[in-house]
Amino acid sequence: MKLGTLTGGQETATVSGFAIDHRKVADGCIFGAFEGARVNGEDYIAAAIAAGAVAVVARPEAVVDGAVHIADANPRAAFARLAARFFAPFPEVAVAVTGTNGKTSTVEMTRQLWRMAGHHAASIGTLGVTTGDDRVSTGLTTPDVVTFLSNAAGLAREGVTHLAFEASSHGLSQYRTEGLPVVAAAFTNLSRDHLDYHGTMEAYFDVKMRLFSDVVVDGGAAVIWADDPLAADVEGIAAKRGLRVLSVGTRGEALRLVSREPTLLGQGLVIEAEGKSHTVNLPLIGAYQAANALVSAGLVIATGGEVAATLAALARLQPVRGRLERAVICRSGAPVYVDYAHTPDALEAAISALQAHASGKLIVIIGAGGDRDQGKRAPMGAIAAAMADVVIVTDDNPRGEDAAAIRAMVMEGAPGATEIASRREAIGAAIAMAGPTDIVLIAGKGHEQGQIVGDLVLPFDDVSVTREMAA
Ligand SMILES: CC(=O)N[C@H]1[C@@H](OP(=O)(O)OP(=O)(O)OC[C@H]2O[C@@H](n3ccc(=O)[nH]c3=O)[C@H](O)[C@@H]2O)O[C@H](CO)[C@@H](O)[C@@H]1O[C@H](C)C(=O)N[C@@H](C)C(=O)N[C@H](CCC(=O)O)C(=O)O
Ligand SMILES: Nc1ncnc2c1ncn2[C@@H]1O[C@H](COP(=O)(O)OP(=O)(O)OP(=O)(O)O)[C@@H](O)[C@H]1O
Ligand SMILES: N[C@H](CCC[C@H](N)C(=O)O)C(=O)O
Ligand SMILES: [Mg+2]
Repeated sequence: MKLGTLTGGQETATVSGFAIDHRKVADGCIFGAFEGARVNGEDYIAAAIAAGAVAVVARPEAVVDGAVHIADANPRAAFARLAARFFAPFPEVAVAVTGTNGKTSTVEMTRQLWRMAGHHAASIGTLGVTTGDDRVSTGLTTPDVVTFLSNAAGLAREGVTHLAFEASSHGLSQYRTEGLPVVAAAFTNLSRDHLDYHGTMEAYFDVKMRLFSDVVVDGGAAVIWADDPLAADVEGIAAKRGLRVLSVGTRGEALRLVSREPTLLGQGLVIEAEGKSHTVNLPLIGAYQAANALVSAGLVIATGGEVAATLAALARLQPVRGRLERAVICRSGAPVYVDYAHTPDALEAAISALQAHASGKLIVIIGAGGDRDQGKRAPMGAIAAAMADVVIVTDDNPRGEDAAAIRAMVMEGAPGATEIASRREAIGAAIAMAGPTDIVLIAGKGHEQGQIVGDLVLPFDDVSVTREMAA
């Protein structure tokens, strides 16, 4: 593709690709130079040009010698829009989910519902790029803009027509998905996370709202979890854009959750839609999965799904990896669940889900990630201490922080907890103490296949380790 075609100018250079890291620039690339959290990408412009960049998207004040300077005050957004023109076409039905918790569960459920309706569907998020028969990790929930757009275009070339992706707050603030037309967006909830990056809850919320104020196409739809305290604010932002609003939840208008009854391996839901009552046996436990299922159904209906068929399909949803995944039943008879809860609100949701099924003790293993929001650690300890009978504090992903210091911050909220540094030993101890009427919850890492210690990613999968320790 000629550079002029992309910029609307006369440049005749041929564009071969896009890169935002100078070490990935090849001949004919367009380089995006962004000021980042660690370094300033503008410091690598000369190196990128030496590596063959034909144009550089950068702030007007950046120095660009020897390549076309595509100047823009918001280089990340400008770069994304250019890259989108280069990589297009994309799956014609793309939806995005944002919220502190529930994004992965919701995009996976949406993908499954679309597949059950006969569509060739995929998802991009924490679990990676997922199609009906394949899953490739990208390392992030919302991958960098080049990875995201090139993967979305690759899916379209494979015949994928329906794509559901997670719009993380980092992803939205860094314009990682800009340029890909989004026909519907969903809001699950907002609670404390990532304040190390956004600073305040207001800033965190405002970044997420960009999905509704900027990203969704005109005439698009907004699916809103009506039971979140901020639902009305989200609805106001969507309505200002003239988006079709589908609110779901006990206070939802499009899908009203009338009742929810836990059953042995899931829950019975009564949902009112278009004046009719629908009974659904959801094969997943926990109020939070009922919430995500309704948001997913809302997205499928917002993009053309028939109401009754979509709600009926909820009964055939498969569990989402690492979200209240039952890893094993111990010899004593105690089930062990693995969950991804790593924020106070998530932990409360996961423990509440299991409390309904525990007649004996609830034994909970928690930890907290390093190089992440420190302010959520003590509250997580406090929630576990208040809601569980036994709390074991262990390592999650310490990353660049001192693991003992992270555990101490969690212990501040749960003074009576037991501290076991080794995650493997902590899982072994929980299994050893669990009796026939008890339940064990291992929270924080879910599907993750590694434990990040410093720059190392040590192989570690909660489910596999649990099965080893229970054998
Ligand atoms: C804090 C954060 O989000 N950082 C992400 C961000 O980095 P950045 O823009 O701050 O970049 P930087 O490292 O300061 O470098 C600045 C620029 O110089 C470039 N560079 C840098 C070095 C060099 O030698 N040459 C070069 O060109 C970089 O490519 C970059 O464009 O952009 C990078 C490229 O997209 C991401 O890899 C990186 O994710 C880091 C690794 C990360 O850990 N992110 C986590 C926090 C994250 O994004 N999590 C969210 C949230 C998940 C959830 O919802 O809970 C996610 O979506 O996964
Ligand atoms: N709707 C919800 N309300 C409250 N908690 C939830 C909800 N959905 C999921 N959770 C909790 O949050 C955890 C993470 O769920 P999920 O992976 O779907 O969220 P996410 O938004 O993708 O998270 P991340 O931002 O880390 O990618 C779950 O394991 C559960 O404990
Ligand atoms: N077990 C992980 C969960 C969060 C990972 C992801 N949501 C992010 O913040 O990058 C941790 O806390 O280290
Ligand atoms: Mg996720």
